[in-house]
Amino acid sequence: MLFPFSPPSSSPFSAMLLQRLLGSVARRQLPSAFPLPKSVSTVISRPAGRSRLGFAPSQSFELPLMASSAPTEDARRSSFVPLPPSTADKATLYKGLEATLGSTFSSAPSFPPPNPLILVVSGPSGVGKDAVIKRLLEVREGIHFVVTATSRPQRPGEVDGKDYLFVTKEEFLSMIERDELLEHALVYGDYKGIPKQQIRDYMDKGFDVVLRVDIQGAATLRSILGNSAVFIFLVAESEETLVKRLVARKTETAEMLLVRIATAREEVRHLKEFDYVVTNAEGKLDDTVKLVESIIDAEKAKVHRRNVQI
Ligand SMILES: Nc1ncnc2c1ncn2[C@@H]1O[C@H](COP(=O)(O)OP(=O)(O)OP(=O)(O)O)[C@@H](O)[C@H]1O
Repeated sequence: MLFPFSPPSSSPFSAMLLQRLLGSVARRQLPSAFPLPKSVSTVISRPAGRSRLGFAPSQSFELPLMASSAPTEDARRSSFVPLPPSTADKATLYKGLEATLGSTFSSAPSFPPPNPLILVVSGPSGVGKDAVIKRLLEVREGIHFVVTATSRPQRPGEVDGKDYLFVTKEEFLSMIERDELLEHALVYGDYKGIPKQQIRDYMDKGFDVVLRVDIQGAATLRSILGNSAVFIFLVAESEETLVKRLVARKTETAEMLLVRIATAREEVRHLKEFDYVVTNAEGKLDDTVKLVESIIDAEKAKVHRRNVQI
């Protein structure tokens, strides 16, 4: 309820009336979700214990909805504090409002900072997963691309430790044995897997992490991460564009291209298991990345946040 006027501060009776009114409105008419003013704070906390990935639960967060509950000197001295006149200077008016309410205004953040996100980017071979992620990392800070370990040979221009962690088949198998991978799969005859430690390290530092996986990997990650991660499916505007893109890349033989195209036709059926679909249209890489950024921003503004449950 809003009061379009304030009673003249010279009238103790009016000020007292306003005080009473504020108290009774707060107690009787506001829904219980908005307790006032003694209990104007609420505590948001994550469940106790550590997740399977080992993230420490964040500390409880005192969320001030309106004001702190610490009574001011003035309020303690007297139960009745007259409001200063509306013509008073800003500082006096501010202090007067605090005194009348009987509590100081809190400078604590209105809402706790968002949790780091896990972003899973997937889509058919050649759709532009690498290109989109590479550009995203160039334009946005606070994101870490989790470098996938793979036993496939390095392509020209790829950097070990940046694009992929290139390991031998034997090295990859020992990583599986040591339980160092969040998920792994055999893709077109080569192993690919996501190292867990990298995710832990960067999320602990507050980074959002991006995982790049094929559809098979995304399905496995969905079963491991559930709704705690954000799943994005990249598509080209048409099959024709996708094939042209793959052919232009010149990294596959005709047989390999055939397998990738046939697989892409199957993969599109898994679309419904994702949270978002983003079209990476020809020549529109920057638009694609902008949309991905909007998704990240929207996810961070959610009231009901995703918490990593691994
Ligand atoms: N929006 C776009 N417009 C034009 N070309 C693009 C676009 N996005 C990506 N490409 C090009 O398409 C080719 C395939 O992209 P990229 O290698 O990133 O695909 P990918 O999904 O990572 O493939 P794979 O899963 O096989 O590794 C590359 O040559 C890339 O430069």
